[in-house]
Amino acid sequence: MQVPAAGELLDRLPAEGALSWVRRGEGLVGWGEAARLEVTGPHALQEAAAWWADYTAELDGDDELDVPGSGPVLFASIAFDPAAGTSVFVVPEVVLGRRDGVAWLTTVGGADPRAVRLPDPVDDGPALRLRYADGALDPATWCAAVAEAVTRIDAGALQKVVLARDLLVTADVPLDPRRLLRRLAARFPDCWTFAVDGLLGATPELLLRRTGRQLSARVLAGTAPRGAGADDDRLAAALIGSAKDRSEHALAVDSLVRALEPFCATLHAPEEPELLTLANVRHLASDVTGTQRRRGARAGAGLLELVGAVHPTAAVCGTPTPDAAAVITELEGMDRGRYAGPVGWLDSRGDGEFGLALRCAELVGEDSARLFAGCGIVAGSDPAAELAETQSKFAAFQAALEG
Ligand SMILES: C=C(O[C@H]1C=CC=C(C(=O)O)[C@@H]1O)C(=O)O
Repeated sequence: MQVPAAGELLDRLPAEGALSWVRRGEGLVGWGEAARLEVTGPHALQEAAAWWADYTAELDGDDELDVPGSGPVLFASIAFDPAAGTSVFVVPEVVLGRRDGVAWLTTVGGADPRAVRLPDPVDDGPALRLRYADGALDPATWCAAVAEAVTRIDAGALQKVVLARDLLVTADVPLDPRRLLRRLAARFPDCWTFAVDGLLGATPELLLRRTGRQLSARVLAGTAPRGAGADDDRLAAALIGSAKDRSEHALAVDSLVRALEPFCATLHAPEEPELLTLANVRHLASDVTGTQRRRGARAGAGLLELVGAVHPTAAVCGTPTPDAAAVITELEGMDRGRYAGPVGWLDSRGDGEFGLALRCAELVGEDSARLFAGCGIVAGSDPAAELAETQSKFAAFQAALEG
């Protein structure tokens, strides 16, 4: 049902069960649970796709707008390793969406959309008192793991591996996801502000969008810190000119392109990356576009199958993928859970968007969270510089906590 403007989507979320995928004020927010699937195992994504197809086949109701995201929607947060970790899929009872300035409301499970009362915006709340603690590895041990990865890369065992670390934070009062999401969206308008089952963040990386047969992705890899004044320009020029960052980036683009090619009639990746400038860091970025095949064995692939085929790219795992995955398990010393996994939404037409769950935190209990940040390690990576990069990346969520 089309609705009047409805204000900022993120202002309309209730305190409990917030679901979100919002960029520049457009996208989807949802709440309530009409259905939920948690799934683990080598066929997790196929199971989820079959479950969603069965679920939507049983639904009736009209979708007068018929645009991507209107009608019933499935929010998803997939484990970094779906074979071992738990992926979560939620069908909200209420979805509020906006696209090209048009807002709509969808209900699933029988509620009359005209009877839905949108929650009022929450205030900014008090400044939090925060206590931080090391996650799985303290900084020195993590730097030693990076040095070990560089040694293995130099020895030719692999070309690239993404190593991450976690940081634990506890606040003096319960954390309110609505305040965190609103601050993330305000500071990172170019990112997708997401929330699914307590995993919250603002990701700059779009793993895959499907609209009809059109596919698109924004691949990121290669990062520099921001500086002040002329220093910032110097850091930007150094990033775009850095052979190390360009090769780290090229591996990430290549991994996506290779995985998508069998599904595509056309596929285009730019020859040169661009700079993506965020409040805390700058990235090398490539926007990849393609068209899904109409004929042949893979022509019928749905978005979850495509996501399963491309994940994990070398933006979050490495090259070659199996070797990098083994090094991550051995050296990182932590369970990534849903960090660095695909996160996003899917509708009943098969349209949807999945980002990578980066610059995020998992809420733990009422007042704590586990923050994540990782870096691509290639030949020539310096452990101290990589540690500083994780600190710049943690700063995205820390700024939301600190208000
Ligand atoms: C793994 C992360 O970032 C990836 C995405 C962009 C740039 C990256 C890099 O330059 O290392 C990483 O590949 C993270 O933010 O936790």
